[in-house]
Amino acid sequence: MADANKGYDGSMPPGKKLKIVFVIGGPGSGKGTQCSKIVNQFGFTHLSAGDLLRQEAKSNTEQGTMIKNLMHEGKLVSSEIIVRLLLKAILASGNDKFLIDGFPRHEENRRAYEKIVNIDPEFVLLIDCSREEMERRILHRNQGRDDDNVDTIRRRFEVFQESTLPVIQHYEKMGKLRRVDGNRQPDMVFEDVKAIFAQMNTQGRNVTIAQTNPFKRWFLHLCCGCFDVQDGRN
Ligand SMILES: Nc1ncnc2c1ncn2[C@@H]1O[C@H](COP(=O)(O)OP(=O)(O)OP(=O)(O)O)[C@@H](O)[C@H]1O
Ligand SMILES: Nc1ccn([C@@H]2O[C@H](COP(=O)(O)O)[C@@H](O)[C@H]2O)c(=O)n1
Ligand SMILES: [Mg+2]
Repeated sequence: MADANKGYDGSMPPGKKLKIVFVIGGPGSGKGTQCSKIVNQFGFTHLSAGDLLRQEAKSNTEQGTMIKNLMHEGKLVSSEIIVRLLLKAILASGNDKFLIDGFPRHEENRRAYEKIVNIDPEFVLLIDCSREEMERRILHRNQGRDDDNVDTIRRRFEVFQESTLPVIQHYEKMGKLRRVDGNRQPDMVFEDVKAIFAQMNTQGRNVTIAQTNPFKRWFLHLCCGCFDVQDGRN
């Protein structure tokens, strides 16, 4: 963990306000596709939990191998690992608005995020899509993903049904869920997504990393090496 904060270049100014939007949906629902469009139009940084894990899985370490095996089976990786990777990427980016794609996947992810990062998402974008359509898309994706095979896809669908549904219900109760119909063509889906982002209230719910309490700052310090979250410097 010594180099966990290696990428951070010190460019995040002190007290910078951060905006977080979670993007969730079943496997192949079009999260990555819509995130690219949101990045182009609204200047967010796209952090895909799956991509961060795929990157980590390439490392020739015990943890890398463990992640690779879990992903191959369509199972979920420990929340602590994924939250730490997300936090590292947030701190390294220098941007102040983030799309976190494929997270939270289950209640444990959500609780770990709340404990460690504790920046309320502005809202949670849910891309709704039928299972048949998602399966068709994944089997035609051709990106060489180790988990895009019939057996793993089945397991990923099960995990989505069993584990992600409670997270969706949680945010729905909080009035934070924004649902779009993802069964249509990408540009049509984006029309609805665009309207949601255009409406985003820029006031109010943002917090700064420096505003997190001392215990959380200490935890962030442990997670991210020598980063001082109080003044935003190494
Ligand atoms: N609205 C759409 N209509 C048809 N094809 C789409 C649509 N959105 C995305 N696709 C295609 O479907 C495939 C899956 O899309 P994408 O990678 O964006 O999904 P995802 O939700 O990020 O999937 P995963 O959870 O597996 O990462 C890609 O090949 C993409 O080009
Ligand atoms: N919060 C998460 C997100 C992803 N995973 C693992 O990565 C796989 C691929 O995720 P995509 O979002 O790129 O489809 C997923 O099947 C999990 O194995 C995770 O554990 N936790
Ligand atoms: Mg994706």
